[in-house]
Amino acid sequence: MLKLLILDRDGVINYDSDAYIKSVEEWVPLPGSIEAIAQLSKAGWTVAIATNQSGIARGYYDIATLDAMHARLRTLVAEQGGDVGLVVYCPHGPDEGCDCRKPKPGMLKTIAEHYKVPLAGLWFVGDSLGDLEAAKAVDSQPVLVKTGKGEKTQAKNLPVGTLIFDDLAAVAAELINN
Ligand SMILES: O=P(O)(O)OC[C@@H](O)[C@H]1O[C@@H](OP(=O)(O)O)[C@@H](O)[C@@H](O)[C@@H]1O
Ligand SMILES: [Mg+2]
Ligand SMILES: [Zn+2]
Repeated sequence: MLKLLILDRDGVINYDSDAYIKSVEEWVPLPGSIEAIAQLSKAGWTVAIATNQSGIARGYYDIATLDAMHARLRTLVAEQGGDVGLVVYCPHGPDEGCDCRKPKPGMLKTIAEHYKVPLAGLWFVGDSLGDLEAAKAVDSQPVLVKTGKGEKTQAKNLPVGTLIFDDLAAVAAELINN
């Protein structure tokens, strides 16, 4: 079966900001994250992304800018010999009642269906409680990293069974070496 890993974006792959990540210039990879994705990819993993992007609904940036951030991500990973799989984002605001905004699991379902991989036990790596709750809602494996909002999230009431790692590089090392 395909080795699929799903990542949250802000706070896991790149630095997050309470002012949102509004431009390619503000989109800065966290130390080791690009290399981690490339190493996973080269080890046979498919790395997909599920990200809330309410900044679109809020008018802070547009789809073209969001696409440019993801093109930058793909370029950086390709330079390390890896590639990035499906990127799914929720452009809606918190009050729109969509099915894709985390903690709803809609984006995880979309990705799992795309790759025809069961959701049960599938690792989803995030820095926010909503990420972990989305995973739990579909019996996937919630994985918390301490980057981004992760240290704050760690102090909250986490879903039972949540795995905790320092950062994405540590998650990659675990998956590649075990
Ligand atoms: O971590 P992912 O899902 O990749 O993206 C999170 C971002 O969409 C933004 O989500 C916002 O939450 P609200 O959408 O305003 O509740 C805030 O937490 C921002 O700091 C953050 O940059
Ligand atoms: Mg995040
Ligand atoms: Zn949505």
